[in-house]
Amino acid sequence: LPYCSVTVIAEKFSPDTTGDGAAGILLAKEFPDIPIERQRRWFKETFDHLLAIADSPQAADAGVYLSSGYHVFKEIPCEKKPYWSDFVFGFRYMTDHEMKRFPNHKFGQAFTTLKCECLSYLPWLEKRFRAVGGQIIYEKVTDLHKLAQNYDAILNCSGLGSRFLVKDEEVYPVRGQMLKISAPWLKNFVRDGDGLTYIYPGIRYVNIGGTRQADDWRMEVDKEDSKGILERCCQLEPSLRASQVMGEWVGLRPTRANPRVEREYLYVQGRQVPLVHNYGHGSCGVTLSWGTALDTLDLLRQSLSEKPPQARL
Ligand SMILES: Cc1cc2nc3c(=O)[nH]c(=O)nc-3n(C[C@H](O)[C@H](O)[C@H](O)COP(=O)(O)OP(=O)(O)OC[C@H]3O[C@@H](n4cnc5c(N)ncnc54)[C@H](O)[C@@H]3O)c2cc1C
Ligand SMILES: O=C([O-])CC(=O)C(=O)O
Repeated sequence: LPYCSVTVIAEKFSPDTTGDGAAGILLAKEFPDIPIERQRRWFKETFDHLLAIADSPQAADAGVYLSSGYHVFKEIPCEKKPYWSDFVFGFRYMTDHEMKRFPNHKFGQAFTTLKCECLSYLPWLEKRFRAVGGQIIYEKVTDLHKLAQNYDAILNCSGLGSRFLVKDEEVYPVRGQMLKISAPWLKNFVRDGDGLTYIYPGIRYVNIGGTRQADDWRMEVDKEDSKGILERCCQLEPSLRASQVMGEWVGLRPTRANPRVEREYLYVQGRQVPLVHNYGHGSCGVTLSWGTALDTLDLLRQSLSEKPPQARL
């Protein structure tokens, strides 16, 4: 959207957002009420966008790179071939020979996807944003109508904050705890299909996890959770027993049955101000980031084209 000035207002920026701790692996779950074609587009657009970065000299600074590994299941899943399998590289079912490494699992998928480490990616994006004149404000927003007095359009990307900011009780936390491990010999990711055990080798350390505790707002590290994570991960990848824990991290996934990517208007002092929502990505916020952002932009364009002339950007 050229010829507009953009201000990002947030209470917290990198390294203090949920994304900063996320593993950043591109791997999606299917949302029940969003047309599958839309979900495919969200995934593909994000994958292609991040792949172009991974293939460029910017890859190291942006923290985006290809990552190969295994997704193993104790029971054969209903969906053996997920919708995103067309977009990652080399998706296939694991062979019996490969499955012998996972004696507690019956089925597996092998593929190469992308990993986008937000601890690098967010500051990289922020630098690019500032370089083209973007404004950054550290502030908690409590009233969108008040905000709308000073802006021509608002994009609401406040994640779990939307529970309070737009009083959306459908968005709730799913607590996730992870450990940062030093195990530089590990190169392939391994994820258990139940989402409670995963090992993601990264640039600085290996992320191992996890927990999925719905409606749990605790941001403190739970030592019992850490113990459980280590035990489960060592079972899946026994070489981890020789590794060292470098850190622990907790994040709250901004979860909703379906992400909210939709538009409405605020009515302020006789003006109709477009408001476009883009939140509630749960455990797929990195995976669907670019695709949902492009949809958000499209929705904003639609609103602007409908708007009365005096309030145009
Ligand atoms: C353990 C764990 C592992 C994960 N791994 C992956 C993964 O491998 N792949 C993947 O795709 N996703 C993963 N995720 C999910 C991912 O982190 C989230 O989906 C993503 O961070 C959501 O991004 P967001 O920008 O919507 O929300 P957030 O990252 O939470 O950012 C919300 C922003 O809004 C601001 N804000 C909120 N309310 C207000 C307000 N009132 N005023 C001003 N600012 C406000 C906050 O300060 C913050 O800057 C993981 C999450 C966890 C917890
Ligand atoms: O589930 C995973 O593999 C990683 C992730 O997205 C999460 O923990 O939210």
